[in-house]
Amino acid sequence: MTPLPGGRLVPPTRNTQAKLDRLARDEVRANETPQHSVAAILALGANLGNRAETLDAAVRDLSDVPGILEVTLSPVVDSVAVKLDGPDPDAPGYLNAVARVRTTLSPRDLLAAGAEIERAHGRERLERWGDRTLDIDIITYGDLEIETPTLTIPHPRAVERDFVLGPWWALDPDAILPGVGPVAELLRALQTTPIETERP
Ligand SMILES: Nc1ncnc2c1ncn2[C@@H]1O[C@H](COP(=O)(O)OP(=O)(O)OP(=O)(O)O)[C@@H](O)[C@H]1O
Ligand SMILES: Nc1nc2c(c(=O)[nH]1)N=C(CO)CN2
Repeated sequence: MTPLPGGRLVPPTRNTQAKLDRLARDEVRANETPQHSVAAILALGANLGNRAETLDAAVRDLSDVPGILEVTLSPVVDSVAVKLDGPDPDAPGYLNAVARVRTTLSPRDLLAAGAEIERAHGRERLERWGDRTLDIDIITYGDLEIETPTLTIPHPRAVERDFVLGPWWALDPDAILPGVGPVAELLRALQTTPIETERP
């Protein structure tokens, strides 16, 4: 409740209360360890250093995490770096891919595992959407939909990223972005030229 001058408390409006309830529910879900393994999609990106080697190593590192049971990598694509003001052909280009994992980790532990692997590969956070040796984002976790201050699933910008949707589609042409729709349709909506990947 919000204190007023004089110390009197006012109850939150119904709208605010609904938001607080949602946040509390999503915080619980973010920390929930699943009873059975869950399929999750992780987006991998690298545009500094030996990008291909880093992606290979990241897959090995993911496989070594207790609680990550299977890791399947999509085809890897080259993509122009997207900066906050749009694509930047002068910035180092990215290698992007997605990894499908099966995991018994909670969403938050999976996020922490990815962050630890990023750190081990020298990831620095100097600017938003800045160049990086390795980025690992959670795109989906089963069909979970949550929004917390530090973890939103599905990843809110996946829908606009051909460098995520393209490799994901190549790995699984029937993939669905929970709460949004088929990846194939989202890719078409982006009206990009077909991503240069071959079905595995
Ligand atoms: N689904 C998610 N996957 C990864 N990080 C997430 C997700 N949702 C929220 N975050 C938060 O975003 C923070 C910033 O992540 P990061 O530095 O990787 O962003 P970015 O890769 O530069 O940008 P973007 O989030 O647009 O991909 C993380 O510390 C994490 O708490
Ligand atoms: N091409 C490309 N551009 C990006 C990427 C990325 O993975 N690939 N990731 C970003 C922040 O996550 C910002 N811009």
